[in-house]
Amino acid sequence: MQIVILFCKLRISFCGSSSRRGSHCTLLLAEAITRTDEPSARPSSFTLAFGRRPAETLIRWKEKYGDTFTLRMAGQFFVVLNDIATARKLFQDDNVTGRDEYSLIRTENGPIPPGAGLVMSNHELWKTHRRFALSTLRDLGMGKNWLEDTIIAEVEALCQVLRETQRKPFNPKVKLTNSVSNVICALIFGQRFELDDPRFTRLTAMIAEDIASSSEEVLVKTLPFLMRFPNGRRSMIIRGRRNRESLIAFMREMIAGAEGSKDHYDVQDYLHAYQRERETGAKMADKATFDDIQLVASMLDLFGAGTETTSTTLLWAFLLILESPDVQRKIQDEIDNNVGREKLLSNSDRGRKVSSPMPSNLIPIGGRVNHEEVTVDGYTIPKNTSIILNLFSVHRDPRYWKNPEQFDPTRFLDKNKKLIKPEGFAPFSVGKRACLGEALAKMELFLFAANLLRCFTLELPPGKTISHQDYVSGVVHAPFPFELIFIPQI
Ligand code: HEM
Repeated sequence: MQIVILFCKLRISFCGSSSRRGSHCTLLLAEAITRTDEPSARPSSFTLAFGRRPAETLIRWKEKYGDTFTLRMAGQFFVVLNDIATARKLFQDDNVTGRDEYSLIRTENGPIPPGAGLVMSNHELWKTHRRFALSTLRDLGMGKNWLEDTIIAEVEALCQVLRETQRKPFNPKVKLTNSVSNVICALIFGQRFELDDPRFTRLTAMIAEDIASSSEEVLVKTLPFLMRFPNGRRSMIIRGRRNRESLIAFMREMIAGAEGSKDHYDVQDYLHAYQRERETGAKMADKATFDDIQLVASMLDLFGAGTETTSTTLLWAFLLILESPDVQRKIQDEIDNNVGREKLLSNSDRGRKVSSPMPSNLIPIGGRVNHEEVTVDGYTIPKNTSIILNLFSVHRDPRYWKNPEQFDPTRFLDKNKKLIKPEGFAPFSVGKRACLGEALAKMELFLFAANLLRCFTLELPPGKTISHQDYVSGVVHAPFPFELIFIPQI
């Protein structure tokens, strides 16, 4: 078997095949060849070409091939973007809002079709349901007290659990994830779960496993024989599919519960808003697409995207604070000087009085497909090309960041200590398909991080060290498991 990676640095024409090469095209060829007579050199995973940390590999290639290059992997071409300025221009184009079939986690013969839901849908289905989700989430929560109250109630429940750890080393991941997940559960189907509820804990853990197994699903599309004999990857995929079934069953239970109540017109959550829309078509023109499958898939997407992302970002914040105790002191001083410890910090304290640290490299790589040929910065990208935005590279780009490796929240403040948004900052990606939950996530991140640091000082257990270099790279970058001590301050 031979897998070839092909890089083309090009002007004017995209080197999709040799017959289309233009005279302006400089071709650089790098081959990752796996020889059948060298078993150890065979691809052990889809990440063969990328290594264990694809985003880091892409940075190395950027240094060699420039900001924009193409690569061919397993017969498919990808355009890789490393400069956020190019991505901002390109991703604003209506024709660059597609998702790549190749990277779909859901399999053709699974219970949910690959292109259903919010994250992986395309064309009109995506447009309608993204608009519906955005406007429903806005109606439900943004700027409304109940959402802030819901988040603060979760923070308080979490603080109680952390107090009960009695200064003993504790890994907060599970409780933090459940707490954050309760916020999106309140928005989607109006329910919360106890932080130690075993079934809920299993379900939120499944989201992480689901995300982790997604690259394996992509791998078996390329190498289907991997499913024909027992091996680690096959087990992971089988477990991932079983988890997906359980998550779907959970969503169906929530839907059935709501149907029992038959009060679509009174209840304020995404599920009931969807059922109302399905009956009335009041918001969207094509209510025919508001079917059961699309509902389950959208709820799954919101549940997954709203849980793992925000909770892992908070874990990164803990880790970085443990690495830089001076940053923790500064944040706590800011709280003391502007709000005091007695009062819970609310959304109105955000930015104005207290800034929160914002780790930026959660989702390292974003993907789009262009539905039509497009041109950007002199590059023409043929229709239906997979376009990868390397956000990891953007957030380390020396053109935008001084000492990018250093955790320094003050880089988000101007001379007058007002919050600024640096040009190279795009953790939620950019353009028409950027994160749908950005406003919610920012509100959650502030309320969780600021109130936790109001209540506790974070310390490493004696003799332990920690490093932001220790992380698992998948769809999401997640730090290795770690314990810390929560020292109550109030
Ligand atoms: C720190 C937290 C979060 C980060 C860093 C984050 C980041 C991202 C990124 C990078 C994308 C890909 C955008 C693209 O393709 O260009 C995305 C998509 C998405 N996010 Fe988030 N996200 C976060 C929280 C949330 C939350 C709380 C929700 C729940 C409402 C959410 C819902 C979504 C959805 C539905 C999409 C797909 C949008 C589409 O395809 O149109 N995210 N997010």
